[in-house]
Amino acid sequence: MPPSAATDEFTDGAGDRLVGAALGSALAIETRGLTKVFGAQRAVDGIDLQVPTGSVYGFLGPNGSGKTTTIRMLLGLVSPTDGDHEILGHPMPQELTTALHRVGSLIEGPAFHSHLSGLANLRRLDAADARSDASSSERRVHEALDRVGLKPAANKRFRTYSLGMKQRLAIAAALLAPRDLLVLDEPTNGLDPQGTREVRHLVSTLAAEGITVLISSHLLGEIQQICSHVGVMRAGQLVAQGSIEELRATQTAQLVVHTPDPRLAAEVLTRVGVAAVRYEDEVVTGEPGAEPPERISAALADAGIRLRRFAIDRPSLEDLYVSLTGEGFEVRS
Ligand SMILES: Nc1ncnc2c1ncn2[C@@H]1O[C@H](COP(=O)(O)OP(=O)(O)OP(=O)(O)O)[C@@H](O)[C@H]1O
Repeated sequence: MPPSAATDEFTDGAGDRLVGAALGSALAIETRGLTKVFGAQRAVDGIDLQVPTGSVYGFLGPNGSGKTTTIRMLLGLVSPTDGDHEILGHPMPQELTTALHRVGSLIEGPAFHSHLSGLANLRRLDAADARSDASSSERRVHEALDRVGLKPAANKRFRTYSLGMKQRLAIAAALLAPRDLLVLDEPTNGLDPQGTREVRHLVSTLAAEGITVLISSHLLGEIQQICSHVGVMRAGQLVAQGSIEELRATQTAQLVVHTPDPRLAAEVLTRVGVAAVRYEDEVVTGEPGAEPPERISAALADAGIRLRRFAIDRPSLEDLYVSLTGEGFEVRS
């Protein structure tokens, strides 16, 4: 799907999560032609990112496709070569300080001390924040641990934490101040299935509280079930963007008929309006479009065609991701 088509459809079908948009800008993140060139390489090539307020936006793409560079530009950590963007309605970098005040992020992850407890680590990070009010530090730190489900492990040393717990502590660090937007760069990278589940569950909980989340990954299967929206990067370009439902709807359904009467079946299918009908051996395929399956199957039955299999397959989101990026995917649950 061309990016412009995705953009046109984008706000129409954004779904329930757009409720939060009424509170402010409909887009928590918006970029126009955002570009970063390193030497001769266009690492990010004119992307128009649109992250609706209240969404969980899966920012997908193979390693090296430009996700981290984009995120670094979004957060003002590296200057764009071209283009502009807004975060929470604030133009960047002009209103960087105001915008980032409400943004939590996890890029390289904070440096935790392995011999200190999770609690002690968060206390140190909170104390290092010049904006934080020392008198309410204890409340903030305990609330952050509670939100990520680490209260029971608060006094255990960081080095004894599982991978999932370590990542949840990193997210707790991003939640020491109130946030409207969380930007998480590959938070499930390197995690075992249990850790991945923990992070997914935490992101869902935070989203349910109304925080917009941009979460990047090179594995669709790891984050698909928690995302309301997806943007797909390939070689620096945003090659698809929209709500999960919109992207699914772009997938063409395929009719597959197994029959010992393929030639006749192909004729009947063409007659009832199935497009792109082909047959090989005993398998006939075509695009049913809006034709109801019951009408197609009735026409085949009326013509006396013997059916071994009749199915309408809709390619999955994984199929779309693979076709857009050429990437395989791993499903972890
Ligand atoms: N500071 C830099 N100098 C030169 N090239 C860079 C720099 N940072 C990134 N790149 C290049 O830009 C491209 C995009 O990298 P980026 O890290 O944004 O991709 P990514 O999608 O986040 O992948 P990964 O998940 O592997 O980090 C890569 O080819 C990378 O080598």
